[in-house]
Amino acid sequence: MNSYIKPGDNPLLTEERKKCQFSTDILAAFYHENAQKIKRRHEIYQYYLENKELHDPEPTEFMDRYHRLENAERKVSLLKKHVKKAGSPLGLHYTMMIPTILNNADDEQKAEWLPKAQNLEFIGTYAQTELGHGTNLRFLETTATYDPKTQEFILNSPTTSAAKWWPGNLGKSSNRIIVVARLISNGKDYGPHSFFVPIRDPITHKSLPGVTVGDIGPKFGIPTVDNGFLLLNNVRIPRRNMFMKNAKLNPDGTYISPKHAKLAYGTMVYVRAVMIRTMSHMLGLASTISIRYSAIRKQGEIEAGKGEVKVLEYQTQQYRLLPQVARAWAFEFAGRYTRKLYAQFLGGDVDVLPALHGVSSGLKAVVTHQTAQGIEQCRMACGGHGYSEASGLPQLFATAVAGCTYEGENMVMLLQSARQLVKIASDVRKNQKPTKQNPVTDYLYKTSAATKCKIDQTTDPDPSSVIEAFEHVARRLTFAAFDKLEQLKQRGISAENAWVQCGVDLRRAATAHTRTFIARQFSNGILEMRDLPVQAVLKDLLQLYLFYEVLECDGDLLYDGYVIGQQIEYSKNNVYEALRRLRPNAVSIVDSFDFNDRELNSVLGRRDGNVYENMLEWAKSSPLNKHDVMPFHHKYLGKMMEDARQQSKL
Ligand SMILES: CC(C)(COP(=O)(O)OP(=O)(O)OC[C@H]1O[C@@H](n2cnc3c(N)ncnc32)[C@H](O)[C@@H]1OP(=O)(O)O)[C@@H](O)C(=O)NCCC(=O)NCCSC(=O)/C=C/CC(=O)O
Ligand SMILES: Cc1cc2nc3c(=O)[nH]c(=O)nc-3n(C[C@H](O)[C@H](O)[C@H](O)COP(=O)(O)OP(=O)(O)OC[C@H]3O[C@@H](n4cnc5c(N)ncnc54)[C@H](O)[C@@H]3O)c2cc1C
Repeated sequence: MNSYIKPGDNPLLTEERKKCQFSTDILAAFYHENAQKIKRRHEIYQYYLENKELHDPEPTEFMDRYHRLENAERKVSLLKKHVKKAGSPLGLHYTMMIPTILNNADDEQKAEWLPKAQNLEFIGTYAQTELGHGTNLRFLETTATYDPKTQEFILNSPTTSAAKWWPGNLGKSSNRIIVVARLISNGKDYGPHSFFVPIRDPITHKSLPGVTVGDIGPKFGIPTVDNGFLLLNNVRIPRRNMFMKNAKLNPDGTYISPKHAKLAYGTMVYVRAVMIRTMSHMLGLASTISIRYSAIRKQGEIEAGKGEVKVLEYQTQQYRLLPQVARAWAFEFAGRYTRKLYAQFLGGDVDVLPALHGVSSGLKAVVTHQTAQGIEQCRMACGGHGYSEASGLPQLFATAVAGCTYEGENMVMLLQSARQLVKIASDVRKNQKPTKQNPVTDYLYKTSAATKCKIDQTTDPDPSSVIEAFEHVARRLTFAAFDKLEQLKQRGISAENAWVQCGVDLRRAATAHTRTFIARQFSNGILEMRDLPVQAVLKDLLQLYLFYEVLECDGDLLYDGYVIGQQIEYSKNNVYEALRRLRPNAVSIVDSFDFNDRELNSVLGRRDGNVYENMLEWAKSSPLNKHDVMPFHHKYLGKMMEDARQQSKL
């Protein structure tokens, strides 16, 4: 039932796959939403295998940034002929430039810019963050001052701290970009708005007059992306280069406000909503690599004389890795909800924006943080080889952890989520009912169904008892933070300062609320699966997820006696039981993520499991190994040892 077996695979991996008790094809199609997408994935991979020009000339880990960027641009220009989506030099073009045109351009602008953007006639990015401001958008400094005489905007970076800083692909790749600048017209400052700004000549690619642009230098990771800086010195653009779907500016400079003050922030909400799936995939990649490797890595005897065992046999190894698989599934289901909500917003339902902002803010923070933690856990569970770039895990971590910062720094995002919780707590305290149904927050208007949790020792625990427990904790933390805010204000502290003094409590409430949301989406998501063997695997993954999360927040559950210690013991046993049940299918479950060797980019996680011979090949291909003796050896270490020998003879 495992369709990933092939001749020549490592027999240790084949024996795992032969134990498979479900259809990997059905589970893979469920994860990627349908069998057609799996078929398309396999077609693209097969095309890649057949076209050597698309392959890297050497492992990219051995390349410096210059050659990584050149190699990426080379492959992207080739891929352009064949697939819609392309790699990192176009990352921001697809994830932010095109969505901004879709979200913020009026019909005339869309008709002019969208076909060219989709046809890659230009490359764009989203330049909002400045050297001096990333979170606090209200204080962005770049200005766009309207000149009614020429019907142009004059874009300017008034200070060094106004330099745009960080935008992906800004440094060297992009030539037409979105600049977020303060709209100033008839002497009035209307705050940040988006503008379509050419920064490089479309033919020569040279930076245009008044534009200073470049790469910001090496980063913690993502070396192939040219994150850049940009300074604008009185650069003029036509009035119609202001995105005008929401806010508008008439030729005489009069301003027309948008239907919702935050529609301009729609691109960020879009990326936060869709990046959840990207994080699920990253955690799926890491768990695929580490579980396949753990199934071929033998280390230590459990019983003397009986031979070394696969490290996946150790319960501790299962406890480190299988929850990451469960979380990858949980995040996929949670992401489906936010993408649906975003589609509703893009379809014209502006009223859904506050709910979408609330759920996507908290979800983005929790999911990016747990994804980064999970990848690091997978890396550490692979021992020394996990620390090698051959594993693909260090660079995967460095890429994923950036998500904790970009698209809204996580702490700030959790506090945004808390704003929504506090407003609801205030309504509840005033006995006000919800103005409209919101499945994400309705539980806050209810009191705990029971004063005691129903978690007990059974072989088939009921997810609702755990979700009710999570709701109980999120409710308690939300109202505790709200009551503390009110007490501080009653003592004469301003609302703003009270908010700051409750920041940590608010963050805890938002995290608990988001945990509840994810658990509910996972529990609801698996109900669609009708194939019984696959459903059984998903139920085991759900059980693992839910009770692993119970153990993560056991203090909050025990705090007011809602749960007793015995129930925490039951929860531990439910985790161990889920691990036991999942172990035989572990390799087949990660096979079902359907990540190919190009996506995995990992010697440890190769589908065929032939790790050691390929590890040696990988190491031998290091540029250092082109020399038996390094050309500079005798100039330094060799001379040093020779001098020491001579010295010792004296
Ligand atoms: C932190 C933010 C949200 C603060 O914005 P501000 O205007 O100061 O709003 P307030 O906190 O005062 O809240 C006012 C009001 O507005 C609501 N709101 C805020 N943002 C949104 C939104 N996006 N959609 C809908 N509603 C929103 C908020 O809930 C309040 O409503 P109330 O009813 O409670 O009053 C803001 O400064 C912000 O978003 N900062 C983060 C900046 C950010 O995310 N930057 C990302 C840049 S792009 C990037 O990083 C790209 C990465 C590359 C890649 O993705 O690959
Ligand atoms: C890899 C990467 C790619 C990026 N790509 C882009 C891009 O394409 N386009 C773009 O415009 N930007 C991009 N960014 C920038 C990114 O959006 C910002 O770094 C992010 O919004 C955080 O802003 P900041 O760096 O100024 O940090 P700051 O806002 O200075 O935050 C610093 C610290 O202060 C805390 N803090 C700030 N405000 C508050 C508050 N109100 N309450 C509590 N704590 C607070 C934060 O939580 C954080 O811990 C990218 C960043 C990275 C790392």
